[in-house]
Amino acid sequence: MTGRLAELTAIISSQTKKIEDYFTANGLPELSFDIHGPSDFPVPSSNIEIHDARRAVVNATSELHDLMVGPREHCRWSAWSYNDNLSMLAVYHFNVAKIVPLDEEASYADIAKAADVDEVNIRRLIRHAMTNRLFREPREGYVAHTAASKILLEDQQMIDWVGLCSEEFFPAAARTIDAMVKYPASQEPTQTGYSLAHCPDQPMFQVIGKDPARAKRFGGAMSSLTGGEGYEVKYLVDSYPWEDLGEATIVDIGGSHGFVCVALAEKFPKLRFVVQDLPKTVADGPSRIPQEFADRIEFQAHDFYTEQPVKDAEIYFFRWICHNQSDKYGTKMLQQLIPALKPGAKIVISDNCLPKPNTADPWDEKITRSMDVTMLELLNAKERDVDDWIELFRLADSRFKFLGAKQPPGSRMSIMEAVWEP
Ligand SMILES: C[S@@+](CC[C@H](N)C(=O)[O-])C[C@H]1O[C@@H](n2cnc3c(N)ncnc32)[C@H](O)[C@@H]1O
Repeated sequence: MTGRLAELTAIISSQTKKIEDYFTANGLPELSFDIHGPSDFPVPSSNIEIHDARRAVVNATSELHDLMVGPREHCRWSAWSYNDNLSMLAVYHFNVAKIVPLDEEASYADIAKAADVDEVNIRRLIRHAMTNRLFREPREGYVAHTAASKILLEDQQMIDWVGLCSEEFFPAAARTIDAMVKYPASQEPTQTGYSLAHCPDQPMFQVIGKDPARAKRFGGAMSSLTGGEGYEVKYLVDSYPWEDLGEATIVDIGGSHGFVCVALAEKFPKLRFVVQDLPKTVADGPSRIPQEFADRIEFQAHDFYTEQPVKDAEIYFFRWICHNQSDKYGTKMLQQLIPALKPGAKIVISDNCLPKPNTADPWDEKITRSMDVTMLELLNAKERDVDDWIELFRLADSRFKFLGAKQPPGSRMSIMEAVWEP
């Protein structure tokens, strides 16, 4: 064998061996989709060598797969990927993971009866889901869990993520081209695929915020993503010089229930925090944080499109806020800080920083580009590369000096920083 196939198989063989040796030496369980197998890759992310090997195998097997399928068939079957969303939506909607007992089997007839749905069609959809390793059919007519479907039974935040993506985002994606044609180059969150699919002329956050069940599901889904690989808060805690701030105030704008501030408060006892969010969100905040931090973490209702009420803080912090904003609204949001800023105040942003084409790890690139088009579908917002971040601050005010973007090793998010230099 020569050329690229030889290179890929050599990578797969050597890196898989490295992983297997590590597993053997450390008594780790074999990787498997069996319900008793590990739900996550069982090596801490701090083990860079093994995680690099894992990435190499994921990327090489994916490329080898596509090469073997070939360009024409790749196009044909990629165009059918929406069926993956449909069968996942069926599993979510009809609660199939809860109907199938964890250690037993359920017949299609039992599932149909419990879900109050036609047996033939639910069987077709579950058998499709099985092609994505959700459930298996140990004998004809009976369904059992896999390690993946078990997660949809046990992990409520992942259930929320699947529900949000399947019921809210999937229809939004299907209407995005209609929105682009109807509202060319729109920066309005009311002119999106999401709005066309769910709520003409209303923005997503307003629609979800009005419905407590949808708001709860959105919160759970965001917690799931935040705890997901590469998004852990520890990268932010460990990769910014918080210690050097001494006694400082951090304003966490759109800070939800304050979990980032809790993580910072645990490690940096001199820091104080104000968590700002919409009234309904901050109302729950104080009851959600450990009481030992109640005197250092304050909650405040504040709409970030209005003037910032906390003056002279050292840091104004945004996590996963700017990517929800088009440039029009992102600049408006930054300009609302200006009356509160003292010289030298920092704006710290924890968000994605899009890689330049062909520079990122392919696995990460797929996720980050998917996040970018999701922002288009939902809000006419966007992920930004480093030049876009510079431009956002420039559009907001020339007195913001952009200091740079850095992506901590292992993190899928970056830290962007600017300083106010009037
Ligand atoms: C994607 S979440 C990010 C939450 C948190 N910063 C994190 O890292 O997970 C966006 C947050 O912005 C809040 N939000 C949306 N519009 C807002 C507004 N106009 N003013 C203040 N907060 C807002 C939402 O309630 C939500 O908590």
